[in-house]
Amino acid sequence: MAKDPVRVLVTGAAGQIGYALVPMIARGIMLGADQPVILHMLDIPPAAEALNGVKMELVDAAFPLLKGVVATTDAVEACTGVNIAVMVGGFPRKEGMERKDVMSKNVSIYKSQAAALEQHAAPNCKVLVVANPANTNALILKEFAPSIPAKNITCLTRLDHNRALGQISERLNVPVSDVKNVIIWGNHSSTQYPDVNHATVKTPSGDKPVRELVKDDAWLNEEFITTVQQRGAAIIKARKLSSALSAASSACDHIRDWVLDTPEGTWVSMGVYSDGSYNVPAGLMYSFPVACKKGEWTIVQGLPIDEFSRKKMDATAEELSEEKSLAYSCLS
Ligand SMILES: NC(=O)c1ccc[n+]([C@@H]2O[C@H](COP(=O)([O-])OP(=O)(O)OC[C@H]3O[C@@H](n4cnc5c(N)ncnc54)[C@H](O)[C@@H]3O)[C@@H](O)[C@H]2O)c1
Ligand SMILES: O=C(O)C[C@H](O)C(=O)O
Repeated sequence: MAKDPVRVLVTGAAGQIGYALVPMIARGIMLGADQPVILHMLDIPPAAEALNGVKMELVDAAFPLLKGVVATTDAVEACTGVNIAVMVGGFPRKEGMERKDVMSKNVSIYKSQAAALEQHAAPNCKVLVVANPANTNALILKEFAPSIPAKNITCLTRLDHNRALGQISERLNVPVSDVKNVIIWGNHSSTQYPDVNHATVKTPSGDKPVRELVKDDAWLNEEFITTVQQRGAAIIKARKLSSALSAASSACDHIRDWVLDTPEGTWVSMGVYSDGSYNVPAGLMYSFPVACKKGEWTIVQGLPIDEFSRKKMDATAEELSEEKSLAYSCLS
């Protein structure tokens, strides 16, 4: 029997990530090749005509899984009945800006959209915040939508996770699909800590630690980390626009694994509401290693943390605490 359609909201759908993301969702890349979808697309009035153009292209592409499209500038209409909300709408960082520079513009958007989601989304709606500052926007959304369970609100660090996999794959000249269990700790910013201490590569003689295969701790502890931390800025410098296709693809990976499970023995990175695991202060939206089963993520526990990692995990937590205070001061 055919499945009922799932309603997926994409905010900022007339923007660059939106343009890459909506066809991926309509093709089944996010929720599976047998899952019909109804797309809800929200943007602001100045982008209404462009949004309508995206809707026209979705119709023209004749996607078999796409059972309907709502394109609107009304947040209530956009949020009504949605099962999954991918929050991309906002103002992107431009060359020379840090993510905090876009804070005040974006947190107020997330405060008001929190209310629309809380009141109108389907029960148990899963939320992924992509727009920067992603962790802090997600935290504000959580704080201003108290009836949505905290575990349903997440932010995107899967792009950073995938970037880390990509760097290891290139360095070792192995397929990226053979590399697993990197971790992004903390903020989706230049203080994030990409950690390879538990990462492995599939080899003919079994899974081997990345450190053993790379045999260059200096590279892993310095250049690898800064390359991943600065990748967003490098893309902006090269394209004069922030990453879009990789962001859209990672957003699909994030939701797919959350809804359809992570493979056994594999974890991924997600920004989630901290419960104090790994001595990360509770109450921050912090990226952890998570495994997903039956639509629920859990933080992977018990990984040994060395002194080098501890310092980096604390530094990115510190930045998130500062962002949280700054966000509240922007809202007051
Ligand atoms: N977390 C990540 O890994 C990651 C990666 C790449 C980009 N980003 C962030 O994603 C966001 C979108 O990037 P983009 O390149 O698509 O930007 P973009 O400017 O091309 O698109 C953003 C869209 O949001 C719309 N928008 C603005 N305010 C809105 C509101 N209140 N409600 C609904 N829509 C609204 C704009 O009109 C625009 O169409 C940016 O904040 C960017 O920094 C995050
Ligand atoms: O770095 C940015 O501002 C864009 C985005 O968050 C990215 O990581 O590519």
